[in-house]
Amino acid sequence: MASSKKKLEGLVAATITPMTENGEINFSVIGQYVDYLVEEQGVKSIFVNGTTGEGLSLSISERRQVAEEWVTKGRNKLDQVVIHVGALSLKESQELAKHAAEIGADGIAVIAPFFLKPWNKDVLINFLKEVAAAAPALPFYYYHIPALTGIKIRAEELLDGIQDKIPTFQGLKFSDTDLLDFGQCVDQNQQRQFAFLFGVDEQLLSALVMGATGAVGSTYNYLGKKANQMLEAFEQKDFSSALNYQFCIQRFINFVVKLGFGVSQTKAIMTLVSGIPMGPPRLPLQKASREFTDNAEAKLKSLDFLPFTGLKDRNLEACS
Ligand SMILES: CC(=O)N[C@@H]([C@@H](O)[C@H](O)[C@H](O)CO)[C@@H](O)CC(=O)C(=O)O
Repeated sequence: MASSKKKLEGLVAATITPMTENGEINFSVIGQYVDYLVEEQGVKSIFVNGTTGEGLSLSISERRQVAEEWVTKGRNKLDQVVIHVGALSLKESQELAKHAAEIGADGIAVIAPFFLKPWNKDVLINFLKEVAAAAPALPFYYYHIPALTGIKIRAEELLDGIQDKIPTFQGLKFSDTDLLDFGQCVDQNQQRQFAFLFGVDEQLLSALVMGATGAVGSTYNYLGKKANQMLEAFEQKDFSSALNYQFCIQRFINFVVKLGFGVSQTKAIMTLVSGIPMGPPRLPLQKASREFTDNAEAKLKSLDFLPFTGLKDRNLEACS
């Protein structure tokens, strides 16, 4: 069985993998990055080597080193470190799962293999089960991200009876906009034992209403503070303030989505907001353009999302 650790909840930052201008991993800033998340954004759990972390663009050896660095630097500072160990090769996935357990991670997550694909729920579960078995003491999360994997098996179907097959199953990271599917996952979990982590940051409030227990996302790296205010307002049943915060976050995300937004742009924004150099992404991704960064900076300032901009009084867009 999975360890009886505290349930994963609240905001979880999908970490960026910092890189040097030469495309090597820049391990030297990870300690600073942990402190930034905790102290400046109030985010105390992380999801490593996922989409934002370019996990599938790293070698297995790099993934192991990155995981190790986050666990080491996060010790006594972070609540939970979940490592994404999904891979196209079952063997590689198992190796990474075993490694995550050895280094003392708090959980593992796996996406569906997306080149030679599982064609139905049972096959997908068999794959996940084999990975989970390589780390029998670690909570296991399924990472549902159909737009990127192309695996359209509904999460609610997958969850039906999953703990009989995967005893360490602890929850779902749901990166999709299908709130019917998400709601039905929560609805069938009557005992409330699983974590339901929503992964579409611009829609988090709707998912909270539907029963999300937390959220994993890229924007919590630099908008964690604002998202935490939304969670707090929701918790206090102050729905009008919660909506105000969600709209505010949406204004920024909507703006960057229209410019073209993905992992490369996340790296550029995080560099700008935190001052920690995230570096360029790895091919096939392309570095965000100067124009994108300038526009994003102006928007962040107008929303008062950049510290010490002093625009609060002048700007109508800024959220309280
Ligand atoms: C497709 C994608 O990258 N989605 C992001 C979101 O946080 C996304 O960036 C955000 O909602 C803005 O659209 C996360 O779900 C990804 C994530 O958690 C991860 O990096 O593993």
